[in-house]
Amino acid sequence: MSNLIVHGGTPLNGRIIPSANKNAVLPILCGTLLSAEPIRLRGVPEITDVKKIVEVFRKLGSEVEIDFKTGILDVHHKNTHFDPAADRLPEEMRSSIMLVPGLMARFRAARVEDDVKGCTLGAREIDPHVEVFQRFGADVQRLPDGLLCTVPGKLQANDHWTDYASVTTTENFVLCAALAEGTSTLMNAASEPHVQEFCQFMVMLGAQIEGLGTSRLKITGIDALKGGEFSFAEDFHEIVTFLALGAITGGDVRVKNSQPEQFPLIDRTFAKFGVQIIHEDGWSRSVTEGGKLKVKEPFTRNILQKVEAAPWPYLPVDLLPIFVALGVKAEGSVMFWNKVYDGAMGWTSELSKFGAHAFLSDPHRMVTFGGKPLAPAEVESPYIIRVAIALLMVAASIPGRSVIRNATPIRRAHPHFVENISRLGTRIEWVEGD
Ligand SMILES: CC(=O)N[C@H]1[C@@H](OP(=O)(O)OP(=O)(O)OC[C@H]2O[C@@H](n3ccc(=O)[nH]c3=O)[C@H](O)[C@@H]2O)O[C@H](CO)[C@@H](O)[C@@H]1O
Ligand SMILES: C=C(OP(=O)(O)O)C(=O)O
Repeated sequence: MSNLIVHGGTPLNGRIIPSANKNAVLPILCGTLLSAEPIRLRGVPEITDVKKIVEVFRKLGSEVEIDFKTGILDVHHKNTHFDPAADRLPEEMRSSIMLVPGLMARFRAARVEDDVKGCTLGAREIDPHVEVFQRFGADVQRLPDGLLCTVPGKLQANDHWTDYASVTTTENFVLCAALAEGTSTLMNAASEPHVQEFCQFMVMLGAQIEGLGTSRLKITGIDALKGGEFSFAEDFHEIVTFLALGAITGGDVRVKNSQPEQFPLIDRTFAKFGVQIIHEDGWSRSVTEGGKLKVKEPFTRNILQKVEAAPWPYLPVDLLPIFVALGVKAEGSVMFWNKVYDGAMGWTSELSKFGAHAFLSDPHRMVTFGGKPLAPAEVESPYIIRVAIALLMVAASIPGRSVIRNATPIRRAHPHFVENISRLGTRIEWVEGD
């Protein structure tokens, strides 16, 4: 277990070039398996989830060269092999399940391990994925420790309408449809920026996708995908995180941001805490109105200020903990509503160790009563990337030494995170603990 020691209370100042979005990089890496041609990816971040997928590709005989200094990854799935009786896919990461379409298309068989849940955010079902595989013609059987998917021949196109807009289910549908026989349509498709980036990559490989960025995707299967080059965009999670770190510590952090058009709702959410986001010349920065975080009072009498997270174009649910951290610090009360997960809010007890007042109303809702005096503390993060970051944010805002135990999940998504925060002025270090 890796812990973070944070000496807080120093305003963060400086510039950050964000890395690529883990949730775009991973489906794209999985997508490379559908092509037998050389592919070059630029801007690949040094994160543990990427290393796990690269390791599995090498075990399966694919050629992979990766240089994390330049961010260039070359992959060629030419002499790739797969044996469902012996080969295993990576566990403890959700994206593992997106290797299934490539394996089914190439080897007519794939396995899914039982633990592909990723962050412990509550129920993370695999049924929508299984349903997609079945609709494309797969036979799915339960094994003692996972699932076995087999297909008799080419995947068969189909029309499907999912229960809800699921990010990885949408990506799995596109992966299956790209080489399927015929034209497939998905209704209630997810459209997050990372889903769009993944679709753009698939189009670069030659996939025929209509409706990119909408809730209706139409994909016409082709015989084979090409190779090519793809450069990753900046991660909006990381942009928001550094803007919020600037705001919570009373500093001035400027973050490179080539896609401010994705930000209007994110900007409005910052404004609820008295933080104005300025996008200028490809950079974004946060300015705190009156120099102090303060919750904006609604015009409607006797209601709480509120932040709701749901599938895009709502505020992305992975950003909610970052705003909870601002809620703890800002004077006033805010209700946070996680409309996606039923187990992502149970860390109020850790916040209270800092002296924060946060109340868990039910599995989906939390209220922060912010602006209370805070003191450094030793807290424990659940296995949730963005909660470890939120706890770190609170710690960075409080003068003194705090410890975030079990902060390891941060390494799943954010390369050189601690080095970046150090460069901005906060003393912070990793310590291996038990
Ligand atoms: C690798 C990757 O890309 N992971 C992201 C992806 O996970 P992932 O694709 O697993 O998330 P889903 O969109 O499938 O949602 C996860 C769970 O939330 C519940 N659910 C979701 C939406 C809904 O309208 N109703 C509902 O009940 C379901 O139990 C579902 O299993 O999208 C999530 C939601 O943006 C993010 O938190 C994850 O970081
Ligand atoms: C929840 C996340 O990832 P995963 O779905 O891989 O657990 C995340 O990126 O915040």
